[in-house]
Amino acid sequence: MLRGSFELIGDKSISHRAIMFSSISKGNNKISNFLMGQDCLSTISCFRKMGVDIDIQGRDVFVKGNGLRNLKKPNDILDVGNSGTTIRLMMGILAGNNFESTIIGDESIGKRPMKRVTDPLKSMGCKIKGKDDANYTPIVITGGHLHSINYHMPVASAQVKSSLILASLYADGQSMIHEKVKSRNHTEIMLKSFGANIDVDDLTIKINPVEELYNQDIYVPGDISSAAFIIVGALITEGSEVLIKNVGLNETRTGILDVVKNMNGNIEILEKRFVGGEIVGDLLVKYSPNLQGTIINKEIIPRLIDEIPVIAVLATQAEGTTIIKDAHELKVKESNRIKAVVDNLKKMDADIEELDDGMTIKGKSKLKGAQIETFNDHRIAMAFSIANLISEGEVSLDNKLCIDISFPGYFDLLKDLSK
Ligand SMILES: O=C(O)C1=C[C@@H](OP(=O)(O)O)[C@@H](O)[C@H](O)C1
Ligand SMILES: C=C(OP(=O)(O)O)C(=O)O
Repeated sequence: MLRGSFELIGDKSISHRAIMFSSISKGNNKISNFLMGQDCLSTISCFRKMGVDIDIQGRDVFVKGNGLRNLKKPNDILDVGNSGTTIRLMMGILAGNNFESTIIGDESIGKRPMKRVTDPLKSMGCKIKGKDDANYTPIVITGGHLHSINYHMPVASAQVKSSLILASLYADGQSMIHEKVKSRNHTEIMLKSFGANIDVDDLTIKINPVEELYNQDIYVPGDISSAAFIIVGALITEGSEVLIKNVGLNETRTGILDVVKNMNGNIEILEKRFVGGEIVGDLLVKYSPNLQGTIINKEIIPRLIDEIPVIAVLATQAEGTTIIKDAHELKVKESNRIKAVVDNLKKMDADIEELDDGMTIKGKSKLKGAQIETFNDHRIAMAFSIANLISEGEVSLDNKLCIDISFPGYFDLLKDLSK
């Protein structure tokens, strides 16, 4: 069982954005509760290579911004490691800065589609070259004068949206970006606090170019996507009661809370408050013996996309059928997360079937131990470490280190909470 309380580590999406927007602001910025995960450290390394002075002190980061148009041409390749957020958002900024740079990443990044960003950036006037018509790394990008864009997004993706919002800061007129389904809106919230001219009307975002962004102090709330593993662990293990403090509760991220409620899970939000434009609260989660299956599809998908692997583990412990649909995007994350979840849960004797855009899971199942192939994907590794809490026999992971991508200290925390 899991028992106790803890202060949640900083949000990955917000930490990336804090480094990037501070780097292109004018003046001194302080970022508190920054996530020292490998992905966010990749963002720091890329912006340092572009001449930004970034100083890490404990969990705080001090960034001396270069100004919007004053990043330096890097004298080395920009390596984003495993981070999709870094490469896609950074391309939006590079599109507006007048130099050529080359971007690479690890093996997983090399398989993830970039055309969703490079095509619209090219249409704004940015020069981009790369494998398969700039769909894959390595990518060579030359920024400069950009035209405004009026863009209807074909995929629900905060990374695409954010990249285009960033490029629009440099454009020669007002840009409009239209989403089909609302995705996480940290870019809109944070850029406004940096003084950007952004107007959001439901699914349409209007951006006017600016001369400069102001410097800021940013507090990074806790990452609900990381909390998800502990939430599920507490819901499915008898006797659990965990208080997770300082959880970011931005509505574009809280799909998992809606799902847990629909499944009859025992979770309560305490002490809701606003911090720097983002909603934060504490979550009290208790063992829930009467979980029920549910349907997860359509608009809720972007609000819980990264939580689906661990939600699948939760669904094995619920009575009845859980259907997850409209989640094609899972196939182009760090691994094909539909296949990774289904194949590994099958090995554990779960009753689960793969769909083209998701999966169906019938519960309640007794899970047995198995050798898990993580595909070096942090979310898969953590999801199956939670399955291990209830399995008969040991779950062994072929890679635990990948968890440092988003959740440094994960196993220490799990050990502290395990009673
Ligand atoms: O904007 C972001 O910070 C993120 C957006 C999502 O990706 P997509 O935009 O590809 O859906 C999410 O999966 C990723 O972990 C972080
Ligand atoms: C998909 C993820 O991140 P990214 O796209 O930044 O690699 C994730 O953290 O689950």
